[in-house]
Amino acid sequence: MASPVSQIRPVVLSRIGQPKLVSPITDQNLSGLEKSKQLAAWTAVDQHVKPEHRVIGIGSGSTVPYVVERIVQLGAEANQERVFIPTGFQSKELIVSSGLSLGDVDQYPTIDVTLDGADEVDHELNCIKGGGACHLREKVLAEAANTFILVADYRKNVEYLGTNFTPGVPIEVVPFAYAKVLQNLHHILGSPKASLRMAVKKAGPVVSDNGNFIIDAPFDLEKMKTPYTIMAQIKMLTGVVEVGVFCNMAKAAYFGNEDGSVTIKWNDGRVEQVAASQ
Ligand SMILES: O=C(CO)[C@H](O)[C@H](O)COP(=O)(O)O
Repeated sequence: MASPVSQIRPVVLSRIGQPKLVSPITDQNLSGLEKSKQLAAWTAVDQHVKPEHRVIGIGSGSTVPYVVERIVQLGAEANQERVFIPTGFQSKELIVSSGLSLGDVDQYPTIDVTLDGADEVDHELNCIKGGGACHLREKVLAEAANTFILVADYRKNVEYLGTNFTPGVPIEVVPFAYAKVLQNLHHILGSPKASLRMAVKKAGPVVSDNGNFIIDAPFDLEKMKTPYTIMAQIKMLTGVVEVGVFCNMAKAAYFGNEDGSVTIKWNDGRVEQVAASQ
């Protein structure tokens, strides 16, 4: 049976029966911020998607469409032997509507490279993810990848997590346990403002692609200076499925800047500033 996604937007087949690749970005009149996302994404694809790569993880958010845009530009021949693994509904639709081959992590538990966005990245490449409620699948694909690469605009490049991204740490919880997890966050872990994420065009809470609820838990900057500790403490709460703090996972983070350059932070502490990919 066809997947619901392919029913929404069928892949266009060319005359020889091969899927025709379609760029997900149609409007190239990009604002400064969008341009910086595109610069980061294109440079990361150019440096980390190698001709021999066959299994590629595609993250979620507003920067990742530019990753797919650049992959599509590599052409049908470069992509014909490849399979692309999504981190949720959005990236699944992105892959299918671009004419790329879709796979899943249960078929491909080892991924050559995963490229994903971030809500914030610190000086050690720890990051907050889950602004789009996809962090459970994103963490699975980050862990499955031989190389995990972050792509973001300049606003996400910070010394310590929680500097610009203030809603807090996204936490996916099973619905049954949300009130107890909130109580523990308020009274035990020191996040008195932790709250259930509410939907915008639906009454009630945001429900993740996995059928779970999301809690956003802000912590003071001092606590966010030790992200692994706070991540581990939250993960130990019964009912928590996954925490949107990723530690020691990324090999590099690419940040598009307003001046058209890209800052690359590596996991060995190197920081490079390069001209953007054309
Ligand atoms: O973690 C995420 C979704 O859960 C995204 O990767 C993150 O929110 C991406 O941000 P942007 O839209 O700026 O690319």
